[in-house]
Formats: sequence, structure tokens, C-alpha cells
Amino acid sequence: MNTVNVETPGGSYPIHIAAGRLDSLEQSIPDDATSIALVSNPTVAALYADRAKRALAKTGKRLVYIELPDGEAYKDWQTLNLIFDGLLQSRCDRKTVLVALGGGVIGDMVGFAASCYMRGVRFVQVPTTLLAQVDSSVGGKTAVNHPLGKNMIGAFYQPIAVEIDPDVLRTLPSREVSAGLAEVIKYGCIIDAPFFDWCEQNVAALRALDHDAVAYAIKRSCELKAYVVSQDERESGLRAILNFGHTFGHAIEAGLGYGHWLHGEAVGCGMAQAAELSAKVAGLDELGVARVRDLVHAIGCPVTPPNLGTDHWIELMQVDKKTEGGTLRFILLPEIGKAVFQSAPLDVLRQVLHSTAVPVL
Ligand SMILES: NC(=O)c1ccc[n+]([C@@H]2O[C@H](COP(=O)([O-])OP(=O)(O)OC[C@H]3O[C@@H](n4cnc5c(N)ncnc54)[C@H](O)[C@@H]3O)[C@@H](O)[C@H]2O)c1
Ligand SMILES: O=C(O)C(=O)C[C@@H](O)[C@H](O)[C@H](O)COP(=O)(O)O
Ligand SMILES: [Zn+2]
Repeated sequence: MNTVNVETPGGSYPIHIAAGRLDSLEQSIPDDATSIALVSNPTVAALYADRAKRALAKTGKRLVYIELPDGEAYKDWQTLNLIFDGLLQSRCDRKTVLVALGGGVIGDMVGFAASCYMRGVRFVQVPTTLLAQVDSSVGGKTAVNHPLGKNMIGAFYQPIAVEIDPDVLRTLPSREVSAGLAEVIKYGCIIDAPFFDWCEQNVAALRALDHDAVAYAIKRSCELKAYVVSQDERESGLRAILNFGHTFGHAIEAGLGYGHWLHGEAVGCGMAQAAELSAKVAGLDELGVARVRDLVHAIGCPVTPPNLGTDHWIELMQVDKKTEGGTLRFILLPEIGKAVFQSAPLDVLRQVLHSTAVPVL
């Protein structure tokens, strides 16, 4: 088993990565827990809830199961309330431990529910998508979407453990694999040039879910995310680099309606756009722009953004959490493997949006 540790003021915890880990989930439940609330969705539950329940039952503790509808469109306040309904109806108390079994949508919502149920209870992340295993389960960003903006209502709240079983990825649709790979290559772009090179060389193996390639990608991604989050839990500086591609990507998600493009697809396309903007204002050379765009394409994500209309694009991007006093700020690349946080002149941004936009079919 590989273990990566995350250490933040809000909590320190292990990320355990091992094939078959799903069958040992009982090890993540503290002895003083009074009960366990497992939260999942119908898609994931049909595949993995029985195994998760069997493992958790080994604790001898009362087990409650709560099911949420599947999809980004349900990452909202109303669905969040279903978790509170379930917890209250089952008389869950302050020592109940929540277990999030699913992708980033389940993880972000269960984490947020844990942050505010009875003013805070413990929770465990059991990520079942590639995206969740390499990114969303680590670092304690929890949230729901608002129609006007992505992840706008939420909290920083760390899990007590992250339990990763890479074997569950075998049932993941290939479109979801591509979306997860967008967040994998993001780490290469912002902080680890050799990892970017490695991703370029191993694209086919990654898309085919080759065991060794995926194991390395998960481990390296978790190490890099743990390093960044441990330096800056609440995004007062360094952590913002994890938002590379997201100012564009979140605008695509909100602008098209949540769920039309997957988060990873929108971020992939957003990274290609951010690379183009980087060439105009942050010094990235044309080869760098081409390498980012080609790798996004090679992992199976779109590189041509939808035509949201330049003014609407800008309105949507202004809702971004990095915006300060109305000024849009971006994570840009002076070179592959290095990221900076800066604003960009509006006319230059308009050029990028204009040059890359094509009509939605
Ligand atoms: N908190 C963070 O730091 C962070 C980081 C990145 C993304 N996110 C958020 O994560 C969300 C995206 O997460 P996602 O890409 O995991 O999407 P998702 O949670 O919607 O899961 C994608 C789909 O795969 C299904 N699925 C999950 N595991 C499966 C498996 N093993 N086999 C078959 N199907 C499976 C799900 O039911 C769903 O239909 C977005 O809301 C995004 O904002 C959060
Ligand atoms: O963990 C982070 O920090 C990230 O920015 C990771 C992103 O991949 C993730 O999509 C995150 O939810 C975006 O954060 P937000 O603050 O822009 O909503
Ligand atoms: Zn993301």
C-alpha cells in the first residue's frame, strides 16, 4: 500500500492507495464513532455499495445508507438537504462518521454536509472516479454549485482519511477517464515539468487504464496535491495554482448548464485557453502552448471551447472566486511546470476568447 500524508491546520490525515482497499474500509473508522453514514448514488451503489457495507459492518457499528441522485446537475442545495434529512431521520449524532462513496460530486457534497451537520462531524473520502482519486478527495474543498457560479457555497473542511482503490476504475466510462486525466496533466503544467513529459509519453497507457501507469499517476498527483495543500490550506497564495484552467472551465460549466460538459472536460479546454493567454501575457512560448493543447486533445478532452459570446464569457468568469474588486485573475504559465497568478488586460482576454470560440452544435 502507498500512503501519502496531508498536513494542514484544519486536520492531518493519510491517503491510502491500494488495490482492494474498498474491502478494508473499516480501518478508516475511529473506535469512538457511534455510527456510520454511507452516502453514494445509484450508479456507484449498484457496483460497490455492498462491498463497502460489508467492510464497514466489520466495525460492529450501526450503518445508515443515504442515496443521492447521480450527476453534476444535482450538486445543489436541495440535494445537500437530502443528506441532512437522512442523518436526522436516522438519529445520527456528533460522533457519526460520514463516508463518501463516489466521484467528486458525492465527495464535495458529503464533505460540505459533514462541515455543517451539528456544526461539524468527521468524514472519510472513498473516491471512485479517476478525477476524485487524483484531485477532489484530497485537500478539503467542499461545496455545492449555485446557478450563477460553480462551487459558490461551501467550506474548507478536511476528511479524516482518503481511501483509494484503483481497481474500481475498471468500471469507469472512458469519457470519465479522459475527464480525470485533465486534472492529472494539470499538475504537470503547474508544478512538475518531468511529470508533464511522462504524461505525454504515457497517454495511451493512461487512457487504457494500464495498471502501472494509473498507479503512478494517482500517487504522483496525490503527492503534488498534498504538498500544495499542506503549504496553503485555504488558498491564500500557492494553492491557487490548482485552479489552472478553471476560470475558463467553470464558465463553460455554468454557461452551458451543469453536466453538459464534464468538469474535467471543461478544465481541459480551459487549460488550452489559459495556455494561449499565457503566451500573450506570461511568456509561455508557442511550443508550450501547442504541447498543452495537444496533450489535452490526446487525453480525449475538447480543445475547442463553446461559443458563449465574448461578453457572456467575461460575465461568467467574473463570478470566479479568484476575482478581487471586479478584477479577473488567472493562473498562467511562464513555462510548462511553473505557474503564476496574475490579471490580464481585458482586450487581450477578448482576443483569446474570440480566437478560440466556435458555435455550439
Ligand atoms: N474538491 C475539490 O478539490 C475538487 C477537485 C476537482 C473536482 N471537483 C468537483 O468534482 C466534481 C466532478 O467529479 P467527477 O468527475 O468524479 O464526477 P462525478 O462525481 O459526477 O462522477 C462521474 C460519473 O461516474 C460515475 N461513477 C463514479 N465512480 C464510478 C465507477 N467506479 N464506475 C462507474 N461509474 C462511476 C458517477 O456516478 C457519475 O455518473 C465536480 O463537481 C467538480 O467541481 C472538486
Ligand atoms: O483543490 C483546489 O484548490 C482546486 O482548485 C482543485 C480544482 O481541481 C477543483 O475543481 C476545485 O473544486 C476548484 O475550486 P474553486 O475554489 O475554484 O471552486
Ligand atoms: Zn478541478
